[in-house]
Amino acid sequence: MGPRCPSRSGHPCIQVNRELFFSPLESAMLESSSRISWPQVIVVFAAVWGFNALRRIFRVVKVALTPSEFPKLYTPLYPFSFPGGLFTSSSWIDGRDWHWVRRFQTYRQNETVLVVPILAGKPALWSSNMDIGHQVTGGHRSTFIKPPDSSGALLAWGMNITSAEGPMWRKHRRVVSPAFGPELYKLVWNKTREIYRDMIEVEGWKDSAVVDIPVIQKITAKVAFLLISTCGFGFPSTWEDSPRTADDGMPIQEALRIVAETSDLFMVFPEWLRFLPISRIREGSLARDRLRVFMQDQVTERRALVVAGDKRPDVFTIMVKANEDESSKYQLDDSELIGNVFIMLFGGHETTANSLAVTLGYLSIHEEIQNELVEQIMSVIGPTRDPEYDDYLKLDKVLAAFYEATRLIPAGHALIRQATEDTVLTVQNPIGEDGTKTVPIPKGTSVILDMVGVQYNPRYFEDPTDYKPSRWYGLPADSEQFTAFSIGPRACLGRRFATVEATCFLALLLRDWQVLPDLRARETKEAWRERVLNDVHVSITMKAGDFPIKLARRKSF
Ligand code: HEM
Repeated sequence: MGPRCPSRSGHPCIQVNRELFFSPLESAMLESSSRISWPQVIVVFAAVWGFNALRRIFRVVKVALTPSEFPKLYTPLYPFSFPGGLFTSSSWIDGRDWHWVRRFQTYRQNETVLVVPILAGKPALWSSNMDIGHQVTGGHRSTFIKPPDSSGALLAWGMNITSAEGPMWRKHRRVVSPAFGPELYKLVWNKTREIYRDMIEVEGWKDSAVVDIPVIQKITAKVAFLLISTCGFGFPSTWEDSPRTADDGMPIQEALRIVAETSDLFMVFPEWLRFLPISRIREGSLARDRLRVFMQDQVTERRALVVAGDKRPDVFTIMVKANEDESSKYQLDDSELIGNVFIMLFGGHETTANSLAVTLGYLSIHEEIQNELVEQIMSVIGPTRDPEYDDYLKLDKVLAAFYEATRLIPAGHALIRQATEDTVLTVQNPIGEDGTKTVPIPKGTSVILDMVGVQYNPRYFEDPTDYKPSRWYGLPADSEQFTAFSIGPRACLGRRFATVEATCFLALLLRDWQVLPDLRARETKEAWRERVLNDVHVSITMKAGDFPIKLARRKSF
């Protein structure tokens, strides 16, 4: 029991560390006494809670009464913040996947809506219009930035190109972008070919007529991981799992794999989570510690190699070289170099793996499209020749199949931006009407470019729900007409990395195998699509839930 209260109440007292628990306002309310009783604490909390509730009601009413150019959507909690982001959407709440679940309703009236949370979070504009997208992702001349809290979770390994803004972003871009050139893409292509062969061998599919793959995501995640590991980090890796060292130490490839697999966990939850007695978290922490030390040594080692004239084309080595070539004003420090190597793992692994998995999912229920692709594959590389990087641009139908699946389930599902000053947006009139209007946007307003909304917007796509790779046949390489990698100066730096990998892998796989859905008894392909490809989950990326597929060896060419 605590000391007796000096007031006449005689209740036991507690000591309150005001700075720790209370805001300045709450501290002021406690100013008169440093020793208070439980009933007094409850009264103070009730008062503070009541005050905050009133303030929130006032704010919501104010937004409700203020005329807006955009329809207002009221929701209990803001879907992308705490605690709204903990939920998935249901009839009573809009959770973190709300833009997927309500994709056919949200923009019926207008391509942009004002989302107004009632209980927690701030109002924000959500848009499915690419013209607005161009204005908010417009680079250094834009009055919109990525708000720092939207990518804070990516900073665990150091400042990086994805999280940086303004002059800092330009400094990172100067060092990181030289790595993304033809030498890297050739390496990605050749490694994909090697990994495909390795996979067939190690998985024991070489002499199989039919292969059942219980979870296709496990295969595509491994492909994407090995590509980032070898071409991004420059760590030689094979399909065979790395053996543990004699002292049961964690090999570096294994550490990287665990970090990749637990990245979501560590991005969503704070660092103290590592002390929880949960094996996956402990293993993740161990892997992170192992990699931290290793990467620090690696920077020194790569620097020495670069000075000695080493010409390895992996991203890490080229980045270290570009950094050495910079004047000291523009050089990145070691933690920034490491931050940028890791951003490939966080930005490029899950995204590519999931897009590749859903491409196989869509192809499995569209035999006629597979046949079209196989016809192109045969005419470009024939039945036996190894595909070369020079074939990449000729396999446009294969790339189109990947694009179209990435459109329907866009891994990069929401681009979050914030106005840095009072500004305006030029807003197109509704579909079918010419002209635009100018809408004032106050400083601090969040604008979210909803990639699901954009990819299902009938302004841009006829029959937007149909899987139609032919929309993209013959599209010039890296055209911004395909928007799921974003557009403008902050568009995806790894776009060609991902598309080269996907095109090579799909060309090899489709040449050898017919991809089939694992249908339930009496299930139609449409029902399969509804059950499997509609089961979409949102965490950092957007992805389809795990699903099986079958491969049947092609009999004749
Ligand atoms: C299908 C695969 C991928 C998709 C759909 C995708 C999508 C995106 C999107 C939408 C953005 C813009 C994010 C924003 O502005 O908020 C982005 C940025 C970025 N992506 Fe990707 N990405 C993919 C693969 C990759 C790969 C393989 C890498 C690296 C190897 C990569 C590296 C990056 C980087 C570094 C940025 C930040 C660029 C900057 O801010 O200057 N991505 N990606």
